[in-house]
Amino acid sequence: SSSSSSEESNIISRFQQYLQIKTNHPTPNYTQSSQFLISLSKSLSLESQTIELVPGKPIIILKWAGTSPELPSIMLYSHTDVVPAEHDKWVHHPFKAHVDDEGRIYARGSQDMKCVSMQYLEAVRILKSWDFQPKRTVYLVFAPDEEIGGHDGAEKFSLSKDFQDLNVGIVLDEGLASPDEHYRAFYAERSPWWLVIKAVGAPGHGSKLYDNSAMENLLKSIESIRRFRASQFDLIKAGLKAEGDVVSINMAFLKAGTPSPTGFVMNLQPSEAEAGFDIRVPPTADAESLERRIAEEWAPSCRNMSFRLGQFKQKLSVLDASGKPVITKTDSSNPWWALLENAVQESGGKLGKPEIFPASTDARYFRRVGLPAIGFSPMANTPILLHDHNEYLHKDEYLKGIKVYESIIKAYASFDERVKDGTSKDEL
Ligand code: MET
Ligand SMILES: [Zn+2]
Ligand SMILES: [Zn+2]
Repeated sequence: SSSSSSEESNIISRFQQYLQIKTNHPTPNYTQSSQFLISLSKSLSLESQTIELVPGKPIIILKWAGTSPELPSIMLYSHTDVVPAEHDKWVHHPFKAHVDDEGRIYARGSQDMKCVSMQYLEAVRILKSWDFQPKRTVYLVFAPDEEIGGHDGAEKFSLSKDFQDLNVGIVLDEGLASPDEHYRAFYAERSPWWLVIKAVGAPGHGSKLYDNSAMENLLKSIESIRRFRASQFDLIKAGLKAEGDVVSINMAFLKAGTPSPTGFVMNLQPSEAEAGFDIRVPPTADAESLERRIAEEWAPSCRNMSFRLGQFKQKLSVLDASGKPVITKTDSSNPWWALLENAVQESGGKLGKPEIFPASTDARYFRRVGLPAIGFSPMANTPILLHDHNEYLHKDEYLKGIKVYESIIKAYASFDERVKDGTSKDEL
């Protein structure tokens, strides 16, 4: 009908407006995103609260009060920041949110993860229009800085009194697009280790062959790292392991050479050389043996090398107090998993097998404090384009995702383990 198609265009236009806010690093405009989110919350009559655990880094908490507020609440979580985009390499400007003739919405954040933030809000809008009453309180939380490690966002929040006060029982956070028809859901994730290795060595004439130059020392490590990378990649190529089950390592930068006005001095072998790597470590991996490998093979002091694990804390952030990796159960001990599966199915969607998220999300901070957290972004039949050029989401997939969240929020907010077959335990 024409009224539903005009509602559809309102929904898409709200998504576009959010995508057009430049919350990209290194200077995310959190003032504007906060204003936008709060204005939407007013239109939905949700209570809103803004907290700044770090000045200039707002966390927005929207509350839809439940009729049984004593029950642990549902937290629909998302991050507000996005990674930068190289404007000139995109077919459509990354902050215009252009919808092409096919219905694809192009924008940085269209998959990661402004879609999810807006889908939560749209689902709440629809449930409210049906007069649905949540039993559990539903919180929508929008936090900054995920893309730079989450330290001033989710990490501080997860440890705050403000968070404790929400009495959260289950966290939903981001997942990944799926190229096939099955949505994907994640119960754990790899841990990011950001490694910088540095070599030093005697400088010398560019024509001279000698041992122990900084470049030679660094290259030996790079060769060893590449062999390790290939061994891990081979496991995936052979179909023996999933992406989330191997250690990935990719070079992020190379820094060496003696600058000159025209580039670099060519006939001087530099005395220092550095390389940086993004490593992702699955919860099942032997972290100690990887650390040994770094110290002994990739940055051995006998080869004049040293290393820094820049985000060393990250390594610990996925371990619980007893040193075990934190994962969310997918068996019957965690009712939220089955509820999600059923809810997705009821909305007409299909869900694949539980997976380990290959990159990292803020969910790890909530798992660390003992909460179940599920990574889920309802995008089926969609190429995985997060952090890539020409990130897009088709408007029909976006709209379908709203239906999926309607179903999930309804199921989650109604869930009460005290009630079986309509009879509460108190009455038994
Ligand atoms: C390393 S913190 C997480 C940032 C981003 N989500 C990533 O996986 O790279
Ligand atoms: Zn991201
Ligand atoms: Zn993300």
